[in-house]
Amino acid sequence: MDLPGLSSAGQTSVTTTTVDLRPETEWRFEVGLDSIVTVKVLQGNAEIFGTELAVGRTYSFTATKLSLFTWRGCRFEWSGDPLAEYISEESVMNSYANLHFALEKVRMQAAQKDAFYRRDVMKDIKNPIASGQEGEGPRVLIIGSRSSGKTTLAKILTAYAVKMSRSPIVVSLDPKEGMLSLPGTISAASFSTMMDVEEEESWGSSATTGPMHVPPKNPTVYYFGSDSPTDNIRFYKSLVSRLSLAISSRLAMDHKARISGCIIDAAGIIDQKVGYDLIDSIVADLSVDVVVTIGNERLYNDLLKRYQPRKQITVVKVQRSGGVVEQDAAYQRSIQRRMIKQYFYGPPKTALSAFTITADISSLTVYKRREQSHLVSSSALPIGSDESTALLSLVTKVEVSPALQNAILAVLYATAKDSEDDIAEASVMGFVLILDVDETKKKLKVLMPIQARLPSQVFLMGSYHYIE
Ligand SMILES: Nc1ncnc2c1ncn2[C@@H]1O[C@H](COP(=O)(O)OP(=O)(O)OP(=O)(O)O)[C@@H](O)[C@H]1O
Repeated sequence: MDLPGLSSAGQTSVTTTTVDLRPETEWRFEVGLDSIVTVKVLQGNAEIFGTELAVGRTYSFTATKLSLFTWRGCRFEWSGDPLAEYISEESVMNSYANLHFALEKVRMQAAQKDAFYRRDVMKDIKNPIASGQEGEGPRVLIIGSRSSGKTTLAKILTAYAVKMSRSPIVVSLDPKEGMLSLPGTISAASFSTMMDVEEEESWGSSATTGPMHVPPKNPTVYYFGSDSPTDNIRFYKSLVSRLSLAISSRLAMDHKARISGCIIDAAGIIDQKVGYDLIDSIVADLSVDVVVTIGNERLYNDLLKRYQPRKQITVVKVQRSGGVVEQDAAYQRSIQRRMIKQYFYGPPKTALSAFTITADISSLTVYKRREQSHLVSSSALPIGSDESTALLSLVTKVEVSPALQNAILAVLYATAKDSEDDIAEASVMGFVLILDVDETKKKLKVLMPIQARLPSQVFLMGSYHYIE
């Protein structure tokens, strides 16, 4: 019998399902934007993209597509309302683990300062890795078509390297993903601690997102300002070059990172001429010595022809996992919205309050990148044409007006006295959101993730806006 006011009608009971997962199989699940699935490992070992889950701890997941994999078998329970869930016996984790161990051998040899080509250490992979400058770990570039599992493989290789006490530099060159930062950025960070698997992006959290279970990482970030490198290839390449300089100086100072090498997650543009040209310039800028292609025979063979003659670059291929889920544009947008919201207000589990400040319009200098069509390389100009077009800087000033309302601005490490060329190469300190521009009072309202004065006067605007 129900007590008055405590009727059980309308209550939803939580059903828990217990699953025994056989060795080397995975449980794949998708969670919608507004639902939660909890998972608790009861016994055995289980990992999500390389990061091991603690036995007995309940993990909560929202807006994500993941796989729980076990090497030796495990029992776990889950509850909630997944969009899809199933067990797959066809895991590609074995080949990913082989790749990890091959890279690990190169790191071991780097640690021993073995200067010779390491042709014999990649027996399990089609082409052995012949990589590494003296005393340097492998610099691995992961490429494949869109939704081929590039980021997932980067996470797995990073998690396994960290498990072996390495500190690889993880480089995200996919602006739409905004690793450890906001969408529109490319970034690099040293990983020496485990990732937070509950984070939607599961790269963990950056220093701006409040208190975390896992120590935050401090990435070096550059703001590209939109989703696809093809939106402005010259600006993109220029930022990749800047990022590579930052990585080189980090590697020069940090012995452990140098031995561990780099894991580079590329954007998924490979099908066009511009894609191969971009791969070439990334390989050159970041001194890549291992190119991993995922599940694309043509790409693998094209790159083999391109790079095989250069003995110091190894091209390997790995299978695409059947679990990789295509992310449509609408889904990607909602994930980006969540990332922006979390940047200012913190993740749900540690909800923070953002801070609004009022500033004088005159105290801000705002730039945006110049349109691609205005940026012609001098070699592409017809003979006799005005070379000044080729010399235009990559950014241009924007007037602070109501058009900036709801715009996300990157706060740059720059001063108002810097030249446009310097501004175009400046890295990012953080982000602010313009809430309101009052032209009559010459004031604007700015949302910041922390309580502080505006840390810089120079901002870069991209194509991202946010409205609550
Ligand atoms: N084995 C798996 N089981 C379930 N989901 C998976 C599996 N592998 C990857 N996914 C999911 O599939 C989605 C796409 O994977 P991922 O982001 O790694 O692809 P990508 O190639 O980097 O995509 P993009 O080209 O858009 O950058 C992600 O949500 C990821 O979590």
